Amino acid sequence: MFLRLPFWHTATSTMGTALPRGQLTATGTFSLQQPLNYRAGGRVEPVDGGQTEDVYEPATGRVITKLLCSGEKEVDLAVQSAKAAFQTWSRTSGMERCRVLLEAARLIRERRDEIATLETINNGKSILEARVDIDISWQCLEYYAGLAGSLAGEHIQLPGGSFGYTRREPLGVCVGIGAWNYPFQIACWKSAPALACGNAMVFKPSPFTPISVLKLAEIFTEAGAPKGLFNVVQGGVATGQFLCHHPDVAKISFTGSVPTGVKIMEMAAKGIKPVTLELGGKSPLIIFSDCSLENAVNGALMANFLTQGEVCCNGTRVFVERKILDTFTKEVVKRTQKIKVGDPLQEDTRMGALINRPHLERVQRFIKQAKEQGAQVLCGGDLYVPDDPKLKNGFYMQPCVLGNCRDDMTCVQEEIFGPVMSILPFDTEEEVVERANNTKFGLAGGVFTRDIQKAHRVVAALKAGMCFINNYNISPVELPFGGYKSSGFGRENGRAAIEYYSQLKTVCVEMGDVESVF
Ligand SMILES: NC(=O)c1ccc[n+]([C@@H]2O[C@H](COP(=O)([O-])OP(=O)(O)OC[C@H]3O[C@@H](n4cnc5c(N)ncnc54)[C@H](O)[C@@H]3O)[C@@H](O)[C@H]2O)c1
Ligand SMILES: C[N+](C)(C)CCCC=O
Repeated sequence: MFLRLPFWHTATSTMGTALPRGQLTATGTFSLQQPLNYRAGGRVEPVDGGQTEDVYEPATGRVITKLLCSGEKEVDLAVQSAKAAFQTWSRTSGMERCRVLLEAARLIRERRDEIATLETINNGKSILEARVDIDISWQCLEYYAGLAGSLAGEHIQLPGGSFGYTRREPLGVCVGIGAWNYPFQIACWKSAPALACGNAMVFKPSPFTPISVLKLAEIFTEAGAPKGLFNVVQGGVATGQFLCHHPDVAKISFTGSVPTGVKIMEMAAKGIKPVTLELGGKSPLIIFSDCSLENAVNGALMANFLTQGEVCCNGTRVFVERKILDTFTKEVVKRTQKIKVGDPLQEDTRMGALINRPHLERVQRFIKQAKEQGAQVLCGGDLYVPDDPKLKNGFYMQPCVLGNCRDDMTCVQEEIFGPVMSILPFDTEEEVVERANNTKFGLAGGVFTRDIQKAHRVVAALKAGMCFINNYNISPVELPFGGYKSSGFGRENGRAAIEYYSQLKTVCVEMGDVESVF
C-alpha cells in the first residue's frame, strides 16, 4: 500500500552507508551519553537549568538517556549564538543559502536510515514510516533551497519617474518549538523556510523526543551553515517560556496542542512577536457511497493509523453514507485487525508503540469512556503485549475501530491522538457538511467520491486548512499545510510559508525635487 504513493518512495541507494554506527540497529540496545544541546556549531551541556527528565524508547519502555533542561542563561546563550550567525547569514544571497540547504538535504538523504532508526527508537513509530518522514524532511530542504534564490520584492513605477520597490527581508532569530510525533520532520518544516529567508533559529524539541534534531544541527554545520545558525535547547515548559519571552527573539513557530498554543500566543503578544501555530485537530473524513471502496478503506486507514494514530491532521471522525455503512465498516475492521503491531524496527511491523505510558493510559481512558457513552468496540482497543520478552514493557495497543458513534460523544469531539477511529453514518451531503464543520478544530478534512463536482463542492464547504480528495495524509512539501479555527494559523510548506518567515520593506525613491507644504 505505502509504496505506490508518489511521495512514499525510497531515497536512491545511498541508504545504509551511515548505518551501523554503534548500537543503532536493534531494539533494546541503544543508549546515549552525548550532550543534547547544540550551540555555536557544536554539542554542549547546558550552563544552567539542571532539571533532568528520563527519555524513553517506547518499544521497550527503557530509559535511553537523561535530558538536562536548559535554564534562562543557556537559552540566552543559544539566542546570542543565533543572533551572531544571523549577522552574516542574512547578508548572503539567496543562491548562497540555496547551496547550503541543498547540501544539507543531500546529507539527510545519505543518512536517511541512521536518522530514521533514531526516530523509531525514540518515537516508537515503525521504521517504514520513519524513513518516509526523513524523505519528506530532505524534500522540504530541497524545496526551500529552490525558492531561496528567487525570493524577491517588486518594483512599482510612480509619477515623474519616481518609483518604489519592496525588499523581502528576514525577521531575525526565529524560535521553533516542536511536538513529539514527527520530531525530525517538524524541525525541518520550520528550519528550512526560516533559513531560506535568511533567519537564524533556536529549536526546542519535545522533551519526549530530544535526540534526532541533533543530527539536523550537525548536518547544517557540515553543509556550510555559519556556526550558530541552527541551535538546539532542551527542556519542557520552563525552557519554552524562556525562549518565548526572550527579547531578541523575532518570531515563534509552534507545533503542539491547543492549550499550549494559547499560552504561546499570550507570551508572543507581550513582545509583539508574530507566531505560527500548528495545533491539534479532530478532522472529518467523508465517505460517499459512490466512492471506490478499496481506496476509501485505504484512505481511512491512512487517516487514522499512521504513527499509532498520533497525527494532528488525522481524519478520526469517519462519516460514512448509510448505504455503504455495513460494507465499509466490515472491510475497515478486517483490515485494521490485520495491522501488524510490534517491534517498530522490524521491517514488517506496521504499527509500533505509543509515545509513553501516561499517553497510552489516556488513550485507553477515551476508549473506556466511549463504551460507557454507548459506542461499540468493533475491533482492537486493548493493550498489546508482544511475545518478544524485551518488548513486554513497551507502550503498545491494538488499533481500534468504534461503531455506533454519535456526534456528542467525547471520542467524537476530542482529539484522542491514538489509534482510534470513530465511524458515524450520514444520509445527505448537506447534513454531513454541517456535522463535519461542527467542531472547534479546523486542521484537515477529506472526501472520497467519484463525483468530481460533489468532491469540490464539499471541500469548498469544509472549514479546514488542509483538504484531501480521494486520498488522505500525504505530504507533498509543495503544498501549504496549516489550520483554521482552533487548529491554528500560519502555514508550513509551500510558497506560503515564506510569508511567515520574512517581512516586507518598502522603499520610496524620489527622482525629482521635494515639494514641501511648508
Ligand atoms: N498542526 C500540526 O502541524 C501539528 C503537528 C504535530 C502535532 N500537533 C499537535 O501537538 C499535540 C501533541 O504534541 P505535544 O503533546 O508535544 O503538545 P504540547 O503542547 O504538550 O507540547 C508541544 C511543545 O511545546 C512545549 N511546551 C509545553 N508547554 C509550553 C509552554 N507553556 N511554553 C512554551 N513551550 C511549551 C513542549 O515542551 C513541546 O516542545 C497534539 O495536539 C497534536 O495535534 C500539531
Ligand atoms: C506528515 N503528516 C502525516 C501529514 C503529518 C503532518 C504532521 C502532523 O502531525
